[in-house]
Amino acid sequence: MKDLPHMLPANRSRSQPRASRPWPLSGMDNSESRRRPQIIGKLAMAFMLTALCILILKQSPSFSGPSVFSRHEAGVTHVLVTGGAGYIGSHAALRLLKDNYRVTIVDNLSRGNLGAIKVLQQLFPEPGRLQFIYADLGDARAVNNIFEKNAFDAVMHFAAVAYVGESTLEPLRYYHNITSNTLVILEAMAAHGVKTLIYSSTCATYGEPEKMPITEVTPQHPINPYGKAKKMAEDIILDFSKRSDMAVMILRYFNVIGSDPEGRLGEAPRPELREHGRISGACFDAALGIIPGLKVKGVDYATSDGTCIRDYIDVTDLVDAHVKALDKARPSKVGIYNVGTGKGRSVKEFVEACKKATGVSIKVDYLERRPGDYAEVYSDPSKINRELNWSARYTDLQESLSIAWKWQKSHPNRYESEAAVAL
Ligand SMILES: O=c1ccn([C@@H]2O[C@H](COP(=O)(O)OP(=O)(O)O[C@H]3OC[C@@H](O)[C@H](O)[C@H]3O)[C@@H](O)[C@H]2O)c(=O)[nH]1
Repeated sequence: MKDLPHMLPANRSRSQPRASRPWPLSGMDNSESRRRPQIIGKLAMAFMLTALCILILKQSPSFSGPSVFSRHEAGVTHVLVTGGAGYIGSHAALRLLKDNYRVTIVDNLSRGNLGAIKVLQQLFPEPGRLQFIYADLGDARAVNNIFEKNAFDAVMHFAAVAYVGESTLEPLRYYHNITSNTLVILEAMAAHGVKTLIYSSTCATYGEPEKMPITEVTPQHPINPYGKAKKMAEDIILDFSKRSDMAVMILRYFNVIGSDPEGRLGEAPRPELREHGRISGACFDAALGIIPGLKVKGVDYATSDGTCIRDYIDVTDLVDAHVKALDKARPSKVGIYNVGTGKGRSVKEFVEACKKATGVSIKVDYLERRPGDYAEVYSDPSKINRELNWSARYTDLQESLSIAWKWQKSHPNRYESEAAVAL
C-alpha cells in the first residue's frame, strides 16, 4: 500500500481495544454498597452527557439529513468501497456519503480517476467521512492491513476490469483481477469479521440465454472471460456464504449509462483503452470530436435491426439498488438480483438516442462483430422490484444520455483538471 498526500488516517483501529470496564453483578462488599449512590450519580451524568452528544451530532452539518442512528437498518455505518475511483464506484460512494455513511475507498487507479476522489473529498471534507487508500487488491498484505486498521461494517466490491472485448484478448488479467482479487477480499473479510458483502456482478454471467427476458434463475453460461471470471467470483462467494453467517447481495448489472444528475461525476474511461470502450463512452468521444465517429460492431445478428440488444440502466438507479441491497442485507442470507430496466434496445437505437441527446450528427461506421459479444440480453427485474422495492426511474435512453452529456460537455478533459489539483 502506498500513501498519497491526500490519504486520510484511519478513524478507528481494530488493533486499539475499545475501553471496557466490567460491572460487578454480585458479591459486592460493604465499601462497594457505600459507593453505590455515587456510582449511580456518575452513571446518570454519563447517560445525560451521551444523550447531549447524540443531540449535537444529529444537529451538526456533517450529520444533517436522515439520522445515521436510525437510517441504516442493518446497523451499517462504515462501508469499504473497492473501485471507488471508477465510474460506478464513485457514484456509489457519492450516494453513500449523501446518505450519511462513512466511506473508505480503495482503488489502484488503474482504471479509475483520482479526479473523482478529489470531487468527493471536496463535497465531504469533514474528518472521518471519506478516506481514500491507494492500494491494489491483488496485494493481500496491503488489503489485510487496511482491514486491520479499519472497522468496516460492509464491503461494496466494485473494483474490476470490465471490458468484454479486452477480456477475450487478455483472459488471465480478467481471472486475476476479478476472480482472484475477490478471493483476497473475502479472506480479509473472514479474517476481520466483516460480514456484509454487496458484490458487483453482471448480465455477462448469463452468456446468451435462449429465453428472454433473463431472470435470476436463467442458467448461467458465460461466453467470454469477463463473464466467466465474474461467474467464478459469484461461485466462490456463494460457497463461502454456505459456511459462514455472511450477508451477501449479488447484483447482476445490465449495461450502465448516465451520470450524476447534479453534474458532479461522470464516465471517464481511459483514453488508452478506447479500442475496447463501451458504447456510451464511444458515443461521447464521437460527439466531442475526440474520435472521428462511432463504430457499430456487428450488424448481422439475429435481432430486429441486426445490431445487438442490451438493457441500459442508469447509474443513479444502479447505486440506488446498492443502497437498498445494503439496507436489506441480513446475516446468513443471500440475495441475487438482476439490475436492469426490463427493456431491450438495439445498438442502432442507442446511436439514434446518442445523436439526439448530444445534438451532434455523429458519423457512424458499420463494422464486423466484436469477439465475445452476444446478440440479445435484457432483464426481468421483477425480483428486485418485489423484494428490494426497487425499480428503474430512468427508462428513457435519451434522458440518461442527456444528463451524461452535460457533464461530458463541461468536462472535455474529463477528470484531468481535478486530478492535477489533487496531486
Ligand atoms: O464502440 C462500440 C462499443 C460497443 N459497441 C456494441 O455495443 C454493445 C454494448 O457493448 P458495451 O461494450 O457497451 O457493453 P457490453 O454489453 O459488452 O458489456 C457491458 O455491460 C455489462 C457490464 O457488466 C460490462 O461491464 C459492460 O462492459 C455491443 O453490442 C457492442 O458490440 C459498438 O457497437 N461500438
